[in-house]
Amino acid sequence: MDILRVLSRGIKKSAPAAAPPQLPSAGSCPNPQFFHDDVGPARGKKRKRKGRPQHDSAAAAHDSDGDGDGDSDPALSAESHTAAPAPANPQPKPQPPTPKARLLDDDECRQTLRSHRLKLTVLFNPADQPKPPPKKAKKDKDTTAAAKPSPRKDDKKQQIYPQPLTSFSELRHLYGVSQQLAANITRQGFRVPTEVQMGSLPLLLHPETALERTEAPLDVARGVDFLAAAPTGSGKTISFLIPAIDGILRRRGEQPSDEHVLEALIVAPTRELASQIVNEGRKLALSTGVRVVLMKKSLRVAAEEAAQDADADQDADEAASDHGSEAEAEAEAASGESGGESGGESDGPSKDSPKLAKVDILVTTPKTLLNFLAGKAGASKTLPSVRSLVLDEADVLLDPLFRRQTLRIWRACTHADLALTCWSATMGSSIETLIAQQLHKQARRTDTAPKPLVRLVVGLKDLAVPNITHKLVYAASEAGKLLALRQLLHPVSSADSGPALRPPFLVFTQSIERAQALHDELKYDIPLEAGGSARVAVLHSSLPNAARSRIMARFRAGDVWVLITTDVLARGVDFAGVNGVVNYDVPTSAAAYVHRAGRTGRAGREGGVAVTLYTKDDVPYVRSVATVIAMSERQAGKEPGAGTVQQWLLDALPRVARDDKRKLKVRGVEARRTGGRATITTTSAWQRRRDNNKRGAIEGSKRRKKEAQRQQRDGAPAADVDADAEWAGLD
Ligand SMILES: Nc1ncnc2c1ncn2[C@@H]1O[C@H](COP(=O)(O)OP(=O)(O)OP(=O)(O)O)[C@@H](O)[C@H]1O
Repeated sequence: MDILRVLSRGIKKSAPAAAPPQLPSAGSCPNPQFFHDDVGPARGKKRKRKGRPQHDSAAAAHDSDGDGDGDSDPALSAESHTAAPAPANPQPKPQPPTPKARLLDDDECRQTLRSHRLKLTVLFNPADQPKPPPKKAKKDKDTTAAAKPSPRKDDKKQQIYPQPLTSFSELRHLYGVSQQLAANITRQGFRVPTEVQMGSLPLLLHPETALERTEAPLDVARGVDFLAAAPTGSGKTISFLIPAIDGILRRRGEQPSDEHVLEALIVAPTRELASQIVNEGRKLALSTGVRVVLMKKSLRVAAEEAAQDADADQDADEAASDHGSEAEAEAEAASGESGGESGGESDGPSKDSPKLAKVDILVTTPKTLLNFLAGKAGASKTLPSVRSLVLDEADVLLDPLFRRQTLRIWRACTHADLALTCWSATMGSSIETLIAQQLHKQARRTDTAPKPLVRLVVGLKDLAVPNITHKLVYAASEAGKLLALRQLLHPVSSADSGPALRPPFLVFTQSIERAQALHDELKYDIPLEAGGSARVAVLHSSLPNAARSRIMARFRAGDVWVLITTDVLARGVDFAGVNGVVNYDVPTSAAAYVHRAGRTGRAGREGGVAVTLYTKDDVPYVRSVATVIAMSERQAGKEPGAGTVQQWLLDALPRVARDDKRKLKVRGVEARRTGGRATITTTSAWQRRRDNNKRGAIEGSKRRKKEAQRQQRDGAPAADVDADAEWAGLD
């Protein structure tokens, strides 16, 4: 069987544009939750955790009235959390009528949170801070130091047990979310809240209710600042969109007005992710009157002119030097993808559109908004009406790559009650410290007391993607890698080289050049009968924005089966039906691996595969990938030794020095940056050299002939042609 038959399976000749064949990781998943451990009822005592996240019926049966709206009895839910795991495909049982939602008591909260591996920790509590001495001279450093919130050391951090959201119906009954917003959530088909939604929504919507039954000495009257680290595809987007929409509707309820006021600002690192958030937001805000808008160069939003804060740059620099060494620089830096926004266009503010846009929630990439905020001659604009700032993929936004831009945007939000929420699947402790310090600076700037800072961690803190199959495939050379990629598409040899990949899937490369080169190699691999070269596409940040949007739409629609890309699509982008991810070039950090692999197996869907190809050039860097794979397989309940990564391999792979790791994150694998190995081809280096030499010889011979003819014509003696010169530099 050949690639034609694999890729054209289920495709009629007459209908090349038909959707791809059966997608194991597509479709709806009855339970999007990752974890549902059996925990004992005794307070404070831990039972041994079950390894594998169980998609059991107990959690899925939260929708106990079976009407699809997620209605359930929280008490029943609490019982179900402590029950023994149910069989995989249980028959729906007749349920008693749903009693009114009620708050869980402290023990029930603890059990439910533990059973879903939700850990909420207070990173900073203003109540713990010593009172600052009275203000003296401005430059009195000691005074500042005394008032500085020192994030607690890990061992002293206080854990809290707020109400978990056990069903979406509680949003309305316990947390007062509007009927329309609740209906929009139901319309999206969301039945069971994911872990991150369970842990974050009560605290963000109504912190006082969320903490009513616990002993936490937290003053949440002004809300909380919030960090969440939760697995890829676990539903973080609606976790920040619901509170943003709800906050606006609440204030409108208190002071009825038809005006649109920019109240929430969502920052995402790439254009694709920002557009996706806008789409999600619009679905949730349908018929509520809340407008969710994507920032564009022509857009003007309500802003105030402000003089440049002289300390601003210094602050950013300080922050960078404090944390730059530790922060996780993503592979975007390496691939020159930092301009998720750099899509070829200049995004400067347009002067021809004086009208302010009607916006309640603005979604933006850092650069586009900064272009709008940047004023003339050192002045800059502020956004005083923004009360909620959301940093999606916060670790990369606060990474040295984007840090200065992100901090400038943060400083432009001058509302005294600004609430910050930060979201990612990978949040290092250095980022947490940076956020805590910046919150303190912000409080000083706006002359307000800082709010409590709460962190939610879903699952173990180790980096992992537990619900997919991981494969590491060694290839002897670049040409071998290309062969291996083709073999992955070929079911006959799949037994040797890993699982067969079914389209659609994503192929990640290190750089724009390599993505382009791989596309050139693969684009004719799909026969005409199956759709031909239109089935293979490439997307990177050098393409114009319109082309990027078109390719995204075609991939989502299933028209493109193989999408070759760079790390510009590694974060946040949600393609529900993606069956696989191929790391054609090794990701440059463990976090980068998590984000790339997390493009498949979204919202609890099973059947996703992540294959990482590596050659001897990559061996020094494979350890971090292998460690994530081992951790994922452990979390998925695989016996030691039964997974992809054997202990001997982990022991054998070399550890990478800290400096080399940093270099790799910034530059990628050096061997692929320049020279012959930067290109992707099936021709061996020896063959390429021979071809080049041959070509050089032919060209040299032609040149000599011409020279001889010229000499004959002019009557001058022929020049002594250095044969070697023709050979130089061609390879
Ligand atoms: N409660 C839910 N039930 C079912 N599906 C859900 C639920 N919440 C979100 N989803 C779906 O899960 C998918 C992944 O969600 P989302 O993109 O928010 O994940 P994420 O946590 O932000 O991932 P990443 O870390 O990769 O950015 C989306 O298709 C979303 O519609």
